[in-house]
Amino acid sequence: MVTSGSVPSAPPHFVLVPLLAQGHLIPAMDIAALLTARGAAVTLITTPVNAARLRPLADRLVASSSHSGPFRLAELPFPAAPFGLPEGCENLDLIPSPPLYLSFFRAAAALRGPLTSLLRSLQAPPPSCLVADMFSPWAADVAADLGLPRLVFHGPSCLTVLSFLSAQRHGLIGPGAAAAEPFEIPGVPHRITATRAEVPGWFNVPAFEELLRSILEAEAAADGVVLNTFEFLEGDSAAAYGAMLGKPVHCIGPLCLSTKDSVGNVGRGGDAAVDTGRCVEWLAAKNPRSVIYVSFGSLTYVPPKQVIEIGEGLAAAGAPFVFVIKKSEVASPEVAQWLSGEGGFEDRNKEKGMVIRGWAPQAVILSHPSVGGFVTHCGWNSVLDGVTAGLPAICWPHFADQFMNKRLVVDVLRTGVDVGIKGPLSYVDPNSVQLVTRQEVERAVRSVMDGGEEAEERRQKAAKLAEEARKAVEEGGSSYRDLDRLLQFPSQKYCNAAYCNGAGTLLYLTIAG
Ligand SMILES: O=c1ccn([C@@H]2O[C@H](COP(=O)(O)OP(=O)(O)O[C@H]3O[C@H](CO)[C@@H](O)[C@H](O)[C@H]3O)[C@@H](O)[C@H]2O)c(=O)[nH]1
Repeated sequence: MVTSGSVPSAPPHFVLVPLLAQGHLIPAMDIAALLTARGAAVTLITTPVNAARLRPLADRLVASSSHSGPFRLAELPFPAAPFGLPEGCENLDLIPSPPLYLSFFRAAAALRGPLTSLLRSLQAPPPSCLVADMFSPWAADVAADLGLPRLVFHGPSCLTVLSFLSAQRHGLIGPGAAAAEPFEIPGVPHRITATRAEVPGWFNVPAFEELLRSILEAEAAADGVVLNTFEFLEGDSAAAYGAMLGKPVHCIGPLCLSTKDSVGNVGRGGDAAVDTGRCVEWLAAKNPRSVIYVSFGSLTYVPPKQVIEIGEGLAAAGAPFVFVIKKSEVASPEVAQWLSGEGGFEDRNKEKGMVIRGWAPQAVILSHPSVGGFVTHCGWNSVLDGVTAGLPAICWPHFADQFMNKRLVVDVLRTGVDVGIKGPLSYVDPNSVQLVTRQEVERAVRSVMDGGEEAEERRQKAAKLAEEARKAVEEGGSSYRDLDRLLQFPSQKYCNAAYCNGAGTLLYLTIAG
């Protein structure tokens, strides 16, 4: 049948399918904020436990602007029990033991049917584009079933996903590749030598090979890619990546700038362990750029001995500090005893140290003018939190993409120092991790926080990056323009699938059957 008409002029409706993990849900909320602020409709797919965490951010987003497009959190029940997961285990940070990671991904993939039904029922407006996390490759089938265009969202840096793709295509990673031999990564715009595990071999265990294969297949079949980065930071990698993939790449970051100003006391999707106002008050009493902030994201586990070495190293370095220790880490009797009571770590450092047990208002702390450095695990969102705050970093990668991110920060951007972790730390046996001594921690903190030519150079470079990050998201900036392209993507895809006069008017649309 042949018919004619105009390309639908209604604003596009994006459906976001994030991986159920803080490092992916938070940027998905940021994408939602950006798209709705520009008039698009957004549905973010999540589950009850995650929806409860995101609700304050979602409420604020809905309330934020009268001219914004409609937003909603859609909750699908998460099938934890059928996959051997404890009830309520709906986020990667709730997984009680490493062998259950694979079960978690399988349970998430079982959302395919319910998501397809949900999307079929969504009207006014109906979905026009799926943006599915790289770790939700099962969503490719949903888009195919419904005939929707699909973009892949990558949580990590562009350098990471480019390196992974290139190394994989050259047979340097994957089954049969030498595990420990370092090699130069072909096809990346920087000379980077890495081991297979650092490239990264995401979960680094054979059981995940199937998942990694489906991630690559879903990427190969996608209509394009969305990245949380910006041209000044990674334009060279993004160009190489787009060319290698042969698909449009949209660099719309840093996403954390989309909501930073509005989060205030709401925080960014965690169960806040501390009052943001109290943090800000504490920071305000410190000198400009004097405080070092230490946090390792949402998924790392730092063993008790290492927590203690970090704390004592910070105390010895002399700078005021904010040290975030996860609830699971504080649960260790060794850590609890060292921290608390008369003569305990907190008591000894009550003037110059703040310990946060649990989820911190990280974006608010890092952007405070009293903060001058960031000890980070190099999770990509944390790297960008640091970049947008103009902070030099002490890089302490643990696993996954964090080693490539460290290379970007230390070797390419030159805004950070390397604490010296030799290779990915094991998921399976966290106690086998390489211990960094208190003296090494102290040296690293002093090298970033104390004066000196190199420290000053790093600070200046970091300040320049922050300025460029701001410019990228302002009207006319590179990320703003890429967001424009993203907003037009569903209708252009629609045009490309038919005969179009190039001015947005659809001349003929052939409908099968
Ligand atoms: O107390 C905290 C801890 C974290 N955050 C926020 O939580 C996010 C954490 O994300 P990220 O820094 O990327 O770390 P992970 O949670 O470890 O993220 C996972 O996902 C990232 C994106 O794919 C990867 O880069 C990481 O390696 C992977 O561990 C950031 O937005 C932080 O601002 C807080 O607000 N408060």
